[in-house]
Amino acid sequence: MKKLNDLTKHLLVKELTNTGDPVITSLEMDSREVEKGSLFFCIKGYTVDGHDFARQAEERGAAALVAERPVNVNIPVVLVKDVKKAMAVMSNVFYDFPTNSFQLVGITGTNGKTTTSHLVEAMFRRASKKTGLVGTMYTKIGDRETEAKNTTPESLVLQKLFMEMREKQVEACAMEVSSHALDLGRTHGCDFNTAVFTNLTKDHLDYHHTMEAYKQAKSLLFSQLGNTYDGNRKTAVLNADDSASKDFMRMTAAQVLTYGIETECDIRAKNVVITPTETTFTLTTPWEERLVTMSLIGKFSVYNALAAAAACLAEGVSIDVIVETLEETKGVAGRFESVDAGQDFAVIVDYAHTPDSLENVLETIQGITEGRVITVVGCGGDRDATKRPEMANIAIQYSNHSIFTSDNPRTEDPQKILGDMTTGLQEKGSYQVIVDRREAIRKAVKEAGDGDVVLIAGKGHETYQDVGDKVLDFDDREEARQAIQMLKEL
Ligand SMILES: CC(=O)N[C@H]1[C@@H](OP(=O)(O)OP(=O)(O)OC[C@H]2O[C@@H](n3ccc(=O)[nH]c3=O)[C@H](O)[C@@H]2O)O[C@H](CO)[C@@H](O)[C@@H]1O[C@H](C)C(=O)N[C@@H](C)C(=O)N[C@H](CCC(=O)O)C(=O)O
Ligand SMILES: Nc1ncnc2c1ncn2[C@@H]1O[C@H](COP(=O)(O)OP(=O)(O)OP(=O)(O)O)[C@@H](O)[C@H]1O
Ligand SMILES: N[C@H](CCC[C@H](N)C(=O)O)C(=O)O
Ligand SMILES: [Mg+2]
Repeated sequence: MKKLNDLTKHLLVKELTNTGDPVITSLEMDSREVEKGSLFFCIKGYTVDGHDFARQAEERGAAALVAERPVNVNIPVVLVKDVKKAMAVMSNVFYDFPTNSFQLVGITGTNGKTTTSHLVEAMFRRASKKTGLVGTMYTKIGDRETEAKNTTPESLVLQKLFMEMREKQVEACAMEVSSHALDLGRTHGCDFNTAVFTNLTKDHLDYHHTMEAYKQAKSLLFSQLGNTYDGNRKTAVLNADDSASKDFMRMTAAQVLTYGIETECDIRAKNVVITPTETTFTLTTPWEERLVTMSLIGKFSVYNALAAAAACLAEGVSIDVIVETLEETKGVAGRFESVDAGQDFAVIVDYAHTPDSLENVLETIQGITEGRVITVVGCGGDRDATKRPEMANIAIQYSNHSIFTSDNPRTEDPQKILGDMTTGLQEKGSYQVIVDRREAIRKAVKEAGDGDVVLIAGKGHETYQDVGDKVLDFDDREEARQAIQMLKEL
């Protein structure tokens, strides 16, 4: 049990009003979740200002508040300069620094975080460790999955989750660290042992505005690593083939392990061969060489495999366990996932929703097919609009036919998003626009012939379509299956 003063003594407090030292029973940043005894953090958000809910929090029984400006309540108010930072510190203290109790691997980068974190978790598991996972699809403690709202949760949610992991005797956790989370300080105070960088390409410019700012946010994972030595090895795992790594290498105090395919580095894949059913390569480390055959397809999958292998080597997992895991893995839902309903062409559902990921996936498909490539793709609403024409150009460049359609238009007009995709297309090629994603998938499946490949990109594992104020059930894999079925019944 903690009292307010136990938490505030770790802070630079500007002022304490309505002095008192109440017992704190929970931490909340949403007034609607406040219960008797909660400490409520007033956060100025992008939409509303949490300070405006101070009275509501008090009425619901909050024991105290943390705020950046005076608020009119009768309970203790801790005034600080930066509530988000105070929240990260206080959450860590409230739950007794949970990340000190297990190995924590943080993974950042534009693409490949979810895949790499699953590989790391699988390697830890195979090494007989009790595992945790934090990421886009869910958070996991052992086998128990919980739905995730954000890829990387707010600090108070995260530290609570880590506390539960410690209680469940988790020994090793793989965690996706988004650039938003780094920028907003959601991971402040997390004791990472290993930090992994996958790659940096265009995304999220709606939030970060420039690539430089986006890169700077990603760099925080490395600049905050290894500045103190607590007896545990600290390692930055960096992609030698991505130019951003040079900067991250300079700014980290941690030891560095590099991985790559093209450039001389510590953990390298040589002789990469990609076939429609498997990828093989020679995994070389400073200590030994192993031949790896895995069912993950594509050069980008080799990068994810190398990143995970390097992270786990840094964490003391044996090379045998690492190779066995890579050879056994079936991949992650919605990432290059095949839909097989007995049709004579291939259907691949993939979460590519950035220009780079779309290009990687289409390059991979081109490399393994003799047939035509038909791509169904859209771009999310209320998200980086600069990637829209780029993704459309890439689709056209690598496909025999492209169908542009909706992908979570959210509050935007779907037609406007599609207009952004098709206006100023530089690539000449066959394409059409079908706003309704179900219709688009049916059309693609109808167009496909023996030996062709239909790529349905952008939504991967998602089971919804976010349109206006509605979240409708929608699953690309299910839709593709139904479309194939309908075709068979014709
Ligand atoms: C840009 C961003 O990160 N926004 C996050 C932010 O929302 P916001 O600033 O709009 O919050 P707000 O609605 O203005 O509310 C401000 C404060 O008032 C509080 N409030 C609000 C209403 C009320 O009645 N009472 C009350 O106390 C809210 O709880 C909050 O503390 O704070 C919310 C509460 O934690 C987050 O859910 C929300 O993430 C939204 C869902 C989001 O879409 N975030 C994306 C951009 C994001 O973070 N993505 C990355 C991954 C991206 C990737 O890798 O592809 C991620 O890590 O998920
Ligand atoms: N290493 C990689 N390099 C480039 N593209 C990749 C890489 N790994 C995966 N991809 C592509 O990116 C898509 C998303 O992969 P994944 O979910 O692992 O990334 P993520 O970084 O977690 O994405 P998000 O930020 O949306 O959570 C995949 O479906 C694939 O198309
Ligand atoms: N984490 C990403 C997911 C995008 C997935 C895509 N289907 C979309 O909705 O744009 C985001 O929120 O930007
Ligand atoms: Mg992810």
